[in-house]
Amino acid sequence: MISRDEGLYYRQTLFDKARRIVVKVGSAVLTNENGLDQHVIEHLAHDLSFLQDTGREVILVSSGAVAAGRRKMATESRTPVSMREKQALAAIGQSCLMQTYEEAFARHGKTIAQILLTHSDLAKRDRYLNVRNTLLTLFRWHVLPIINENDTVSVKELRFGDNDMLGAYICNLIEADMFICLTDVIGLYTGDPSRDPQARPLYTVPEVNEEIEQMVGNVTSSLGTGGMRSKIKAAKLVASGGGSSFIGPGKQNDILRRLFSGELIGTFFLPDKERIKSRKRWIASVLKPHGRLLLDDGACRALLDKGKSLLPSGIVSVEGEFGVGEAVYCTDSRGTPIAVGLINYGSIETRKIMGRHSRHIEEILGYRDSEEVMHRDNIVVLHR
Ligand SMILES: Nc1ncnc2c1ncn2[C@@H]1O[C@H](COP(=O)(O)OP(=O)(O)O)[C@@H](O)[C@H]1O
Ligand SMILES: N[C@@H](CCC(=O)OP(=O)(O)O)C(=O)O
Repeated sequence: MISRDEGLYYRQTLFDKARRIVVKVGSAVLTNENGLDQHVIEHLAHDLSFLQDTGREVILVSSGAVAAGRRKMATESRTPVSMREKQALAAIGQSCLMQTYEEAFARHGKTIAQILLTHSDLAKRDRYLNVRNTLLTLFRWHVLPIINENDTVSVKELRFGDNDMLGAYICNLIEADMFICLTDVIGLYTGDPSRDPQARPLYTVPEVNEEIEQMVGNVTSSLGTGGMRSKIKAAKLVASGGGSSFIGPGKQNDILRRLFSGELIGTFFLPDKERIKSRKRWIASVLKPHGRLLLDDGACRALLDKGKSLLPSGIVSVEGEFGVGEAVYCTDSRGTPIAVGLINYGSIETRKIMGRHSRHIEEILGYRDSEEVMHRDNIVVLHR
């Protein structure tokens, strides 16, 4: 635990130091009963322009396409729609959303850019680097990127899930100092405020641990997707990359200016002390592991205590099908994941060489790409 004063000190220092910032704004903030909330978008454009004018590099991750599409097609926000219909509503709403942003930012003399992403755009290293290069070029040109999930082409299994996680991935992609998540509540409460009248807001979260995770329910607003649970998960990911996060009320006027000038609003999440390297972060956070390797105790110790590569001799069994270069979990003898890493052999080959010394790889497979099944540079130990 840290004292209230310490928390406030960190908060102010980190807001002052933040040069590269990702702001995520949720559907419930961006819409009202008439459709897109022009007033909120006006204020957002004003605030984000102010941040850019102070020399900061800013990205907006904006939800609201489905909600805007619903309003345009006069579909009630609580009427359930199928995934297909949601995708069609996103296609309708996304252009309304961008048109509104274009007009709002133009009033501040700002140029914006639209980037629509799917999970595979960040899971494939070359695409990931292209996204990064585009964002850095836009920064150089002082253009403000506005990112949303490309809902129309995202299939269920390969979705980011929600824009809170997309925002966190973007933070790690560009090594942002801060993730600001604007939503329809004033911050994180000790319980879901829509159900628990005793719930009180928290100002500082030093670490997203089990106690914090238990405070959030699975509830979302009528328009939201991820709820507070995904915001916490996003804050945890950002913290692991060395960034801080903020969750606060998006409908309040001048919220960003007020935050940066030291007003005590919302919940602030401190960064983790240890910053994982960018490539390892990509492995741990973006890739979806395809299979599992069960390791013996010696191999577990080599990975956990000594940071060594994984050799075939330490593998006891292989679960699932995967190809060369894919992400695979390493588990201990009880099946608990201890690490995730990129594998040098496909599942068929790994089954053939497991339990054997590396010098036998060539005689078993007829070739030897590498003596390790996973190189230590490609292994990320999972904190338990
Ligand atoms: N502990 C908590 N503190 C604050 N809000 C919570 C908590 N647990 C659940 N929630 C719910 O999370 C909602 C915000 O998430 P969501 O609807 O996904 O918003 P957005 O559209 O901004 O992403 C709140 O309206 C609130 O009902
Ligand atoms: N991509 C979707 C947003 C999905 C989402 O995460 O919504 P929210 O929980 O409101 O941030 C859209 O633009 O409607």
